[in-house]
Order: sequence, then structure tokens, then C-alpha cells
Amino acid sequence: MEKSNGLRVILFPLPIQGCINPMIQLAKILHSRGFSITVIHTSFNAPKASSHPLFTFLQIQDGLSETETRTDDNTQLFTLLNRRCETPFRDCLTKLLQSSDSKTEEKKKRISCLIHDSGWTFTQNLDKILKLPRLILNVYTISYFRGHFVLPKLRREGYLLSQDSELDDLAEEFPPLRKKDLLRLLGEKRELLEPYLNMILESTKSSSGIIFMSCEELDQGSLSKAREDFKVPIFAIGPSHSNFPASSSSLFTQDETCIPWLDKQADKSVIYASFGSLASMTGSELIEIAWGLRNSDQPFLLVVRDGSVKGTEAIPEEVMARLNEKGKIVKWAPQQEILKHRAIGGFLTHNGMNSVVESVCEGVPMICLPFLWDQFLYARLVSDVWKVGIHLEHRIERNEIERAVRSLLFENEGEAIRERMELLKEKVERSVKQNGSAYRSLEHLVDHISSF
Ligand SMILES: Cc1cn([C@H]2C[C@H](O)[C@@H](COP(=O)(O)OP(=O)(O)O[C@H]3O[C@H](CO)[C@@H](O)[C@H](O)[C@H]3O)O2)c(=O)[nH]c1=O
Ligand SMILES: C[C@@H](CO)CCNc1ncnc2nc[nH]c12
Repeated sequence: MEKSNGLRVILFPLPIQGCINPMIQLAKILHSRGFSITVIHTSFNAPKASSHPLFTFLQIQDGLSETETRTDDNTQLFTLLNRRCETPFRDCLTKLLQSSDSKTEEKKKRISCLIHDSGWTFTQNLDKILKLPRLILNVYTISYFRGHFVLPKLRREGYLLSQDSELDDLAEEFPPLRKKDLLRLLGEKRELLEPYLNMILESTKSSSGIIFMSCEELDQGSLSKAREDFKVPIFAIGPSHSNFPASSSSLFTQDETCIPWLDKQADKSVIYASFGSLASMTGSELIEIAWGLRNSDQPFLLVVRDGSVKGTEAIPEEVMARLNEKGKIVKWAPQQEILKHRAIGGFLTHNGMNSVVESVCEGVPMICLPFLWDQFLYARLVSDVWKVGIHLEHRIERNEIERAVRSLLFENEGEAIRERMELLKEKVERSVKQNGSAYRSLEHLVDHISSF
């Protein structure tokens, strides 16, 4: 760890697991470069301060009620958060800026900038008052971020298909999505999509720079295009999961019995299945997934997050007994440790950004079952572009899942996928190592922040 460089950075994550993890990771990276870190966070989904004794945490009151947090319209949730947080955030930051002029040793560190999730849009209203450089942390791939601004237009025009046969075709409007993916994406409940995306675009363009946790190796061609689009400095600092694990920022309690259970399994034999912190499914979909895994006759570790199954359908006891012969079902798992484990042979995933990147960094091939939003795009990157996974094509059926597991573990297709995954993993590793493209981008970011 380098010693302090006398500068403090203020971080402001969006309060969902998939956004907290990359922000805490960024905090660890910047801290290792000598920056002091203050994290401002909402009371909703507050990160555990005690897991990060080196950082300062400040909580603001978002005033969200239980029911307001339990919506299936994510855009609505983020819009509401933006409305509720503007005043408490401004007050909190103003106080901080004032006290950093004071003389105590710790507070003397100069606040150099604010880095917030791209989903916070009210912050641009404060630029004039606070006069603090503002950078955006973007948790998407560059390709998704650039591409997704077209969604409101497609929605307005009523993106439709005339022929069933077109469903598998590439969606020219937003490659590498296929038309069927785009239909699913546009079908999501998102009442406030257009105004929200407009505000994200404005806030991004008026920022002092954008940070992506992706890199050129994962986002071929998009980086130069994004520089043209947004006209602000862009830093693609890459995923550095091996140096800075994300699991310490978990909002849920991890089931620690997973690792001893994995220790008893053969090399590359286990399918790990998990679907992130937002996706939900019906009880019968869960049962199809569980039977698909069970019928493959391979050991499996399945995460069923509390609240992720719609309705009250629990897995019937006699089914549970059959599942337990081969599998282990937990509520939340130490995912990164699991993906690192020699016993893991594949990852049945919803393709959230963090899960995909963690899987690539550990070289674990995937079976793709995206549920929403950006997940559809990463699933196509995995299956159609990088070719390091098998896509279930949105069919949640036990036979399909069983077949995918067998192909991945025992057939030529799986062998080829594993070879390509090994190459992709090495490429990304090289990128974050000294003189790699992501490494150099991080150096530029550190210089940029230090220059304010
Ligand atoms: C289910 C489960 C997850 N995790 C960790 C792994 C990941 O770092 C993190 C989940 O992040 P993701 O894989 O991106 O998934 P999720 O939480 O759904 O992420 C949301 O945010 C992501 C980033 O915006 C989006 O790409 C997703 O579409 C969106 O749903 O939580 C665990 O450590 N244990 C678990 O059991
Ligand atoms: C507000 C954005 C950053 O610009 C958070 C990223 N994650 C997400 N953003 C919007 N809708 C989502 N549905 C699931 N995850 C989502």
C-alpha cells in the first residue's frame, strides 16, 4: 500500500448490489494509489462500514419506504432516489467541503473530486454550487452504455416484428442483441425511461470524465466511439477482481458452508447457478432450473435469494430430497471464492455485469439465462461474440438446461468453449497488468484526479 498522497476522493454508489461492488472495488484501487476515501451512501441498502475500516462512510437519509423500494420498475426506483437524495446529499457534501478546510490531520486532505454512479443524475444541478470536479463510474460495458440510449426511440416507435422467423436475427439497432432479446428488453416495465436516460446523458456529457470497469479487450471498438460520443476523458480501467475482490461489499450474509462442500467435489465437476440481486422468477421456473441441474447428474450449487421467487411456491419436500442427493441450495454465496474453486466446471448465470466479469476473470465458462436490461447484451457477448458460453435462448426448461450442462462439461462444444475462455481470461489479465491497456488507463485516471 502506498502512503497517502494528501488527496481525498468522495464516492457515491447507487444503492444496488451490482453498483456497490464495483464502486467499493474502485475505492480499493484508489486507496492503494494513496487516496483517502469517503463513501456517501443512502440509508437504503447501506454498505457495511465495518467491512472497510480504511474508508470513511457517511449516510444520508433517502426517506424511501419499504413499499417504495420493492418495485419491479428499476427506472422508477432510480428516479425516485434521485429526487429524494438531492437535498440531503448537497447538505452532506457542503459540510464536508467546509470541514476539509479545517486543521485536523485527517480532515486536512484536500477533496479532489466526486465520483458517482452514472445512475445519479441530480448531481449536475450541484456543479455550480459545489465547484467540485465530478466523474462518472459506469457499471455497464461501454457497448451497452453507448447503445442503450436508443431504447426510448425504439419503444416510442413500437419495435415490432412481422415474422416469427426474424426473432433469431441480429437487431441492427442494437447489436449484438438479437431481435428476440430486444423485444424482451423493450417489454420491461419502465415508465420513466426516456426522461431518465436523457438526464444520464446530460450528466455524463457535463462530467469531468467517465470510468468503466471494462477494458478494450472486452469492449472491442467501443472505446474510441464512446470518446467521440461523450467528448470527455474516458478511462477503461478493466476488471481487477483478482487484486481487489468484491465479496467484502456483500449486502447479504454469505453461506460459508459452500466452500467445504466444494472441497469434497471432483475438479471442474460442479455447476454453480446464481441470478444476482434483482432478477426474480416464478416457482415453476425455479423448479425447472433445479430439475435441469439435477437430471444432468452433476453436482450443483444453486443460489435462491430470499424474495427472488414470485408467489410463495416453495420447492416441495420430496423434490428437495432428490435435489439434495446431488446439489446444495443456499440463499447467498461467496460467489468470487466459488468461481475461483477448482471444483467449478461451469456457471449458470443471469449475466449481470459483475457476474460475467467475475466468471471471465476466473476462466469459468457460462450457461446464459439473462432476465433483464443489460443482461441480454452480456449474454450475447458471452455466447455469440466471445463464444465462451452456451445460451439457453430464454427457454427455462429442464431438458434444455440438462443438455446445456452436458454439452459444456462433456462434449466437444464445451472443450472449445473452455479453450476460448482460457484465452479471454489471459487477455484480460494482461490488460490489467503493468503496461496493459487497462493498467495504462488507470494510470491516466490517477493523474487526472490528482491534477484537479
Ligand atoms: C447471487 C450472488 C451474487 N453475489 C455477488 C456477485 C456479484 O458481484 C454481485 C451481483 O452483481 P451482478 O452479477 O452484476 O448482478 P445484479 O446484482 O443483478 O446486478 C445489477 O446491476 C448490474 C450492474 O449494473 C447489472 O449488470 C445487472 O443487470 C443488474 O441486475 O453480487 C454474491 O457474492 N453471492 C451471491 O449469492
Ligand atoms: C442506473 C444504472 C447506472 O446508469 C444502474 C445500473 N443498473 C441498472 N440500471 C437500470 N436498470 C436496471 N435494471 C437492472 N439493473 C439496472
